[in-house]
Amino acid sequence: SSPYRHEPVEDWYIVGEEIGSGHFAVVKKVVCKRSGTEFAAKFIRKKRASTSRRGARREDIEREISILQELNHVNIIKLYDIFEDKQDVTLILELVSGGELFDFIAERDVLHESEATAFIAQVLEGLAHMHLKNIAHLDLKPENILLTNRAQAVIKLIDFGISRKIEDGKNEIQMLGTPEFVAPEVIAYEPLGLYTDMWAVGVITYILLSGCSPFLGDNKQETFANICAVDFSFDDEFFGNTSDLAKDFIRGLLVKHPGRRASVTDCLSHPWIKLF
Ligand SMILES: Cc1ccc2c(c1)c1c3c(c(C)cc1n2CCCN)C(=O)NC3=O
Repeated sequence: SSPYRHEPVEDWYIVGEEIGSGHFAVVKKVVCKRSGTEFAAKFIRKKRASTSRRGARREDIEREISILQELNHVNIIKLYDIFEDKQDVTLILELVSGGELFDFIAERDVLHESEATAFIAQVLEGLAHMHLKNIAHLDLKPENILLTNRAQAVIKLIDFGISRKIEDGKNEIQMLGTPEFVAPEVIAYEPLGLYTDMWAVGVITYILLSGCSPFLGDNKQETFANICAVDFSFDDEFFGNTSDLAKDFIRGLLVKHPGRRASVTDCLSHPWIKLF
């Protein structure tokens, strides 16, 4: 039997409202009956028959779990417990109350540069912890960056569903994150790496500062064409008041050749991040 707990989640937690849903998973707020502490429970539907298209494959569930178990950083959501029953594997995760960075931007339209660097610096700290262990997130986007609360806003990276250990040269993964945020190598089916996350940091920073998405087209094909052509610009209408340092930071990330793209270490020592 699997090392996961086979008692019903409901024996230990009061299951509350749904707060999110993904490919094969539903996320609900739960309260621990013993401690009264709130958590997020991610119910991952298991694939029943090997031929079924519904449900997550066992090896994908186990990969997400082993990656979460290897990570231990203030900017990465913590995994506390794992349950399994006939139809789901359920992850008991740290709950943060501030919701998505995405909503935070939506409410504010755009952020002041000092707010943006405070968020991006924390994304970089969490990524540095992952990249040190050769783990790439591969699905970085504002929806997967949560805030602890609106005040001092500590960010937490979530959703390691397509995250991978990068063994050099072996990661020709035919997978796709979200079109708006994927790097050129993903579209070209070339090897993915830690550098794939760095492209996404460039896209996210561009959005934080302008409210616009640099490569978004009217459809997926157009978006992919814009990405492969690295066709973006700093329109004065949105970037008129943006510092040259901020633009330089983004330019260092939206680079087609992965080897020439800024690494997480380069970014953490970039003056735009160190300055604020
Ligand atoms: C306050 C709030 C609101 C929505 C939340 C969460 C928390 C949340 C959380 C998690 C996940 C995987 C998804 C979550 N979602 C779903 C949306 C994430 N893209 C999680 O692991 N901890 C959360 O707090």
